[in-house]
Amino acid sequence: MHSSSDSDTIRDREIAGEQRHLDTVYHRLEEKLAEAEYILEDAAKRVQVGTPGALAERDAQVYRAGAHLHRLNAEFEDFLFGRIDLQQADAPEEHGIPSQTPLDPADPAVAETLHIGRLGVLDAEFGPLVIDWRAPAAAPFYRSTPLEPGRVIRRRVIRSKGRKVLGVEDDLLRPDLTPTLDGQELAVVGDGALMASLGRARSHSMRDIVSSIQREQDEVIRAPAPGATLVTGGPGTGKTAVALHRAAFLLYQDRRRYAGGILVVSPTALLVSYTEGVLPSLGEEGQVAIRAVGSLVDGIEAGRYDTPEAAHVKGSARMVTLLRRAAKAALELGAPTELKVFAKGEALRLDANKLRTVRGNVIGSGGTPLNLLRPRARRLLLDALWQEAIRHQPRPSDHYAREQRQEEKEAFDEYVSDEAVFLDFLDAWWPALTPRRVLATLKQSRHTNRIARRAVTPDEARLLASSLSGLTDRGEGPLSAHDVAMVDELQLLLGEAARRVVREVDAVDMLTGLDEVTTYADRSSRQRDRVPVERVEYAHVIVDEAQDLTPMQWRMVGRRSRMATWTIVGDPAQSSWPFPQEAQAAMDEVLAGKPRRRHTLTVNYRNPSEIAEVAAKVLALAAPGTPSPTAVRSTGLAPRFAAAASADPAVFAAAARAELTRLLAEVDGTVAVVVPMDRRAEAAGWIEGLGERAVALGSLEAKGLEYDATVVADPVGIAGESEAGLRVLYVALTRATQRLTVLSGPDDLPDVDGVPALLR
Ligand SMILES: Nc1ncnc2c1ncn2[C@@H]1O[C@H](COP(=O)(O)OP(=O)(O)OP(=O)(O)O)[C@@H](O)[C@H]1O
Repeated sequence: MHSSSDSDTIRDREIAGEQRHLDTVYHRLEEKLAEAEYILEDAAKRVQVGTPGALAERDAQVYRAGAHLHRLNAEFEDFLFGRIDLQQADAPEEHGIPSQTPLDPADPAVAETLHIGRLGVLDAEFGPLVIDWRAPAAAPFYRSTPLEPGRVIRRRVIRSKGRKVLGVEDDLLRPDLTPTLDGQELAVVGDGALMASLGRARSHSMRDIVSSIQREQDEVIRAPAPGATLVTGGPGTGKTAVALHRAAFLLYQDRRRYAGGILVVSPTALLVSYTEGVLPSLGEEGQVAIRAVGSLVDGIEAGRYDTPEAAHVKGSARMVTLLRRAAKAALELGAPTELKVFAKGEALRLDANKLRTVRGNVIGSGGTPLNLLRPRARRLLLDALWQEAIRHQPRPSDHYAREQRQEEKEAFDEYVSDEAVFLDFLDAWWPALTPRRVLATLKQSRHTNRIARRAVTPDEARLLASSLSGLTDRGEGPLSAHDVAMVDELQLLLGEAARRVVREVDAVDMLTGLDEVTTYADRSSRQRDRVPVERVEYAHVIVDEAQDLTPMQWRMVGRRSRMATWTIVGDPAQSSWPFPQEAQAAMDEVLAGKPRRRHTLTVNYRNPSEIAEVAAKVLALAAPGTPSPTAVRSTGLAPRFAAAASADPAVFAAAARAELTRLLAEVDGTVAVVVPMDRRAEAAGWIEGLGERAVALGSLEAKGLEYDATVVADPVGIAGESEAGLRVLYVALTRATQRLTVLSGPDDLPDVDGVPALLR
């Protein structure tokens, strides 16, 4: 037993030891900096000297030294954060994860010490001073437990700020031993680093968890890349954090493959801005695209929310059929019903019936994008006109007559296709369609209903029309994340619109190999006209909050990921999408037989147990039978139940403001009020003048975010918002890291114990 002053001395001694190590690391980095600067100067002096290989190597060194410095200058609080003391290895390690090795109790000395940090640093002899947290050798820092210690005897978390070590926290993984290091008994010091970090005030940006990743999380982060890694876990279990660290891990493991090729799909722009600082703090600036599902199509940013009813229609896979019909129908809307051209000395005419037949032949049964069919439309129209022109002429009887007829036809085509009447007709009859323009056709409810046959009901057609009523005929106006998925689907159905050119090439002939001999000029103009729709393909796709992706959104993500491997994290109990089977089918289609690896995260690092307990009551109603994740800490502070008994909005506003003010005084960090989506404008008023720490959120906007304290206002309103309302309420109740107030309205007054019916 050590006395408290003994343990202070031990702590100081251990901190001093780590400080020496950190000093050595910085010293080495300064050497590397000097080296890099020298190399740069030298390079500038002797630009042409050296073999190409040596020059490339020198450039790489300069780059690496520059990158180190850039990161160090960014002043990471805990550049060096971990250490493991290992026993002698007597069994081979697999992927750096030691197998449990028997230890000779007679000789329990530490054989090796490894320091772990945000990036790797080698000494002058290429010995590791710090190991990158993603390296296989660092895995035991995260994986070892007293039950499965492997080679690890002691694990240490080091807390530092800039160049100063502030504290250390140890776990002894072999408490059965009295191991030694350099002849002295191995010290064990504890200061509750994990708990301290969990209880720390929150800001509006997420922090990385690199120094305290837990074993079950590490297994996800380092899971093999191929196939699909599927992760479920309740609120606060670190799914988002783990997903982002996995991106950093994949980059470390195979930079060539993944740099610039990882996409993280997030449910909202708010969650994107909350999480986008994590990867830079892990040293991966600009390597990963984090995009909200409403911003996946270049040039469009979803700027509005749908009602739940409209969202359910727009997100459904049934939209694929409807949009296919809408695209075809858009060609016909307002199209001329007669073509009249003067050629071969007479007026040639195609009436509505004939035009309908030509249109049918142009479209055929293939899935060629409609805009790419325009050259074919032109050709089949010319053919139909030619048939009119020769309708009274006998069939050519011999080879010579056939050749002559063919020549006449070519002259005819050339003549007619230069005629303004014909070109204007073509523009009107086969217009270049844009996805937005087609989407806008659906705002006419009669039209939508006409093409809806069995794809959507008349009620749904009406809902769809009214939700798109704000768009202009060209489809301008704010879109929702669900509209964006429809736009993307339409982009595929339409293809890029060709510019008006006199000579166009038939896409179907190209496909069938029937293309006529063309000149070079033809070919290059064809290539210009058929530049494929630009769509980035990713090497790895990470879907966060996957439970909320609609079938249409799965298809949109899938179109960017045909060659990708996947990490998919989510929690069905938090889903705001009411038809899980349909979404599952869409996901299965996208993953198309890829092997799947499943993980479950079980520990809630966000909510104290007092808040988790209240949330668990809603979970039991929202997703009966789903286990609650285990809260890792408690604060001793029960959630507060408050009520505004009057229906007067001013009374409710005053109550909400009072709660917000109280919470802002009680916590150091952020405070959010979460309301039903249709009360967002009201709630924005409640936080006026309360400063930057306070935010107001609609229930769907709260996804994935966290705050020191939250007021969940009008819980019954949130629960009643949609079929998925209880699950959305569960999300709202699980946002707070410290304190929660539930503020009920007159519809759900608390009972004598102060608890509203829903949470009893
Ligand atoms: N190993 C860990 N060490 C420290 N903090 C952690 C750890 N794991 C998770 N956290 C913290 O717990 C909180 C919740 O993490 P995160 O947001 O990733 O959870 P989630 O599972 O995505 O939650 P939700 O489903 O509610 O969106 C964050 O503040 C995160 O930093």
